[in-house]
Amino acid sequence: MNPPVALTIAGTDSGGAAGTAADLATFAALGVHGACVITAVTAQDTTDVSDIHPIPVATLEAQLHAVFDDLPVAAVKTGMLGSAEAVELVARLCAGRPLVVDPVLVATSGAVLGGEDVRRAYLDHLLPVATVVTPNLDEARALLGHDGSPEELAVALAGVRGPTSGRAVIVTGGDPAATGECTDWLAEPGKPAVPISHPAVPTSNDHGTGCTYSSALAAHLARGAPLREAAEQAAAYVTRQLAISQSWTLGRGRGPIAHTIGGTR
Ligand SMILES: Nc1ncnc2c1ncn2[C@@H]1O[C@H](COP(=O)(O)OP(=O)(O)OP(=O)(O)O)[C@@H](O)[C@H]1O
Ligand SMILES: Cc1ncc(CO)c(N)n1
Repeated sequence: MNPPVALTIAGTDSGGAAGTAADLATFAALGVHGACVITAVTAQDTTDVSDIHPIPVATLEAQLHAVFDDLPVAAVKTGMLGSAEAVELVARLCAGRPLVVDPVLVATSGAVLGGEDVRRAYLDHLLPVATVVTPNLDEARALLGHDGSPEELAVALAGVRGPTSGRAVIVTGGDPAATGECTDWLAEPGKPAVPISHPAVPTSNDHGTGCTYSSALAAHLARGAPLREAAEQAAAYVTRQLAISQSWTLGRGRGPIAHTIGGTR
C-alpha cells in the first residue's frame, strides 16, 4: 500500500538540526513519504545562522509545480519562507490544501529568518489559507503586535480575519522551567481553547524542535488524524526525541533534537 505523502516547503540547515533535515526525518519516522521544496540555503550551526541564500521565486514555483503535478500530497507544512514574495507564492499555490504553517521568523539562536515584510505577508496571505498555524510564543506576539498569555494569543490569532474561515492556531511552548511541563494551546474557531500539556525535558539540545513539531503535526494529518489528536501525537513525538538527545554533546551551542529512531545514545 502507498504511504501518505507530505510536503515540506522550507530552508536547509547545514548543521542538520532544523529546516528540511528535521522535516524529512520526522516524515520518515512517522511512516510518511516526504517531498521537499527548498526556499533558502542557510549556513547554520548550533550557535548561529551565518549566511542565507534565498532560492529564486521562479525556482520555488517550479519545485511546487513539479510536486503538485505528480504526487498525491495529503498535507503541506511550511517552514522558513524567507521573503514576502515566497510567502505570497506559497499561499497562492497551497490554498485549499491541508496546510500547516509554522510562521518561522526567528531561529533558536535568535537569528532573524523573516523581517517585517515577511510578517505582514504571513498575516495578509498565508494565515488566511492555513488549516493550522503553529507559532511559538514570540512568533505569536510578533504576528499580533501585542502580548498576552499563550491561551489569549492563540484565541486572538485564530480570530484574525481572512478570506477563508476555519483556521486553527497552536501556540507552542510555555515555560518548562516553571512547571516541569510544556503546554501548547490549541484554539479552533468556534471552540474554547484547550491546553495540550506534556512533560518538559530539561535540555538545551532543542535546536529544531519547532520544525520537528510542525512536521509531526503535518505527518499525522496526512495519515488522517483529527487535528487535536495530531497535536497530541506531535507533542509526544517531540518529547520523545528531546529525551533521546538530552544527553548528547553535539556542537558548541544549542544542540540538535534527535532525528534518529529509537536513539543511539
Ligand atoms: N524542553 C522541552 N521539553 C518537552 N517539549 C518541549 C520542550 N521545548 C519545546 N517543547 C515542545 O516542542 C514543540 C515545539 O515548540 P517550541 O515552542 O519549542 O517551538 P519553536 O520555539 O518554534 O522551536 P525552534 O526553537 O526550533 O524555533 C511544542 O510541542 C513544545 O511544547
Ligand atoms: C532553515 C531553518 N528553518 C527554521 C529554523 C527555525 O528553527 C531554522 N533555525 N532554520
